[in-house]
Amino acid sequence: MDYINEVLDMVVRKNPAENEFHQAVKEVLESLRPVVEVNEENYRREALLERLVEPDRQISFKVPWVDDKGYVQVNTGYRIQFNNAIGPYKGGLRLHPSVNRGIIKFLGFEQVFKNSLTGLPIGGAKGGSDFDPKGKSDREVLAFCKSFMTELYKYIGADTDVPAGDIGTGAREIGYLYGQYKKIRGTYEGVLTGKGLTYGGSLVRKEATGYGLVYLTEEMLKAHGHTLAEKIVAVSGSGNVAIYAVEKAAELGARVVTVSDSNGWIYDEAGIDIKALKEIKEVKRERLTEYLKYRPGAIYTEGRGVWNVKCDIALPCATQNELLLEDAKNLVANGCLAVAEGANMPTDLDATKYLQENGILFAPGKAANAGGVATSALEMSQNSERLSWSFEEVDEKLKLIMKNIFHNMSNAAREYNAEGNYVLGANIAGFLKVADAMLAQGIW
Ligand SMILES: NC(=O)C1=CN([C@@H]2O[C@H](COP(=O)(O)OP(=O)(O)OC[C@H]3O[C@@H](n4cnc5c(N)ncnc54)[C@H](O)[C@@H]3O)[C@@H](O)[C@H]2O)C=CC1
Ligand SMILES: O=C(O)CCC(=O)C(=O)O
Repeated sequence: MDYINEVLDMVVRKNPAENEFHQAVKEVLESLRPVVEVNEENYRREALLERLVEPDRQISFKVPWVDDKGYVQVNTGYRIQFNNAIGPYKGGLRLHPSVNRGIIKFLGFEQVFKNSLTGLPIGGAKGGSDFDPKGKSDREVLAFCKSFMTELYKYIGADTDVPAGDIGTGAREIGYLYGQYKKIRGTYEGVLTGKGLTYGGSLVRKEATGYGLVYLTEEMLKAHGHTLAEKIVAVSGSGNVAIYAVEKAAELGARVVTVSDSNGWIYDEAGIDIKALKEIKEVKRERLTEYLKYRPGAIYTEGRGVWNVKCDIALPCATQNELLLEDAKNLVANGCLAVAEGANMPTDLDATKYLQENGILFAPGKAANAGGVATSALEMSQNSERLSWSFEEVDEKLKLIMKNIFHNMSNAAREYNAEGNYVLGANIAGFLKVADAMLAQGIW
């Protein structure tokens, strides 16, 4: 059996029932074939791939907290520190009932390559809990965050591991977590990113993942003779990534016609009203059905359906495995030009293959959504020098980072005889830096 298949088999055997983790590892390792073939002897001797797929550390812990009725609730907390070959562990915290070890492991694994692609010195990690902030009072969220940080603080620090937001972890949660860390440790340090602007946060971090996604999409379109101007864009999700992808795409002249949440989706032919969307989701934390009060001409449909809409560009920004083979077929049949992933692994392996085989430009999440973590690294730099950069300065840096990511993955694909295969290009470009650093540092 070849080396890659041996490692894939081992991952499935050693991590039973962790389907999302198997999926993420399969996608990466399959695209590393051209690199592994020429380095196989060395990589085998060094057990490089075996070390790459095994997290450095997997922490899980009990998170008890008291609800508003006086009852004790218990959740499970996770922090998976995957690989710190190129910098301190870095990656978000997901708060969602679907969270389990396998999901956090897939996200941490992806983060290793994404963070490498940013060109900045950050290793990969992810964490979170099966706690659901939806429908909880502020006091309940505070109680959870305090309990979560009371255990997590032991493993993190500005130079060891710097968590941030992800699904369900926004400005409110980061604030509560930071307050508790500061109280326990007694230090004022850049231990989290996505912080509020009054206590060490960076301008543009809130917008960065969505804006970065659109900057990379524009660069990819330009390389193929197109631009976003006047394109019809379908976006899924209506959280942090989706909101700022909608905003920037509209600013660049596109018409974004859809957004969704876990219950249903909106079609607004005239273009999503970004002010209304922010009011509903960021201020009032309401369901998307509320959108119809602001835009009576829009249509709300229960369930899935965003990818059935005719569009030029599709930006999946909700969650993993939300764009499946049937959806890919609909996009192709409707003349879609490009898919760029705002979420982590939103497109499953069959759908990705179908899109690529049918000539759709496809930008994988670890490249396309890297603007968030890249700006987090810029927040870390500002915290270290105890300075704050202007919005324009950070935004310019973000644009440059996204441009570089596109060209690096594009060049890597060309170099390995797979021009235009950005999945392969991103995986190889991300891997090479991490592999080099791992080999240089001996066995650890
Ligand atoms: N926030 C960030 O900076 C980054 C986030 N990401 C990824 O982007 C995706 C979205 O994250 P955020 O916007 O931060 O989270 P969020 O919590 O702000 O929003 C998540 C959105 O997805 C929707 N959603 C969740 N599950 C869904 C489902 N099963 N079907 C349809 N919609 C669903 C939610 O209703 C919500 O609108 C995730 O995959 C996350 O890992 C990636 C890079 C950075
Ligand atoms: O900003 C960060 O550190 C994390 C962002 C994140 O979780 C991601 O890139 O998926």
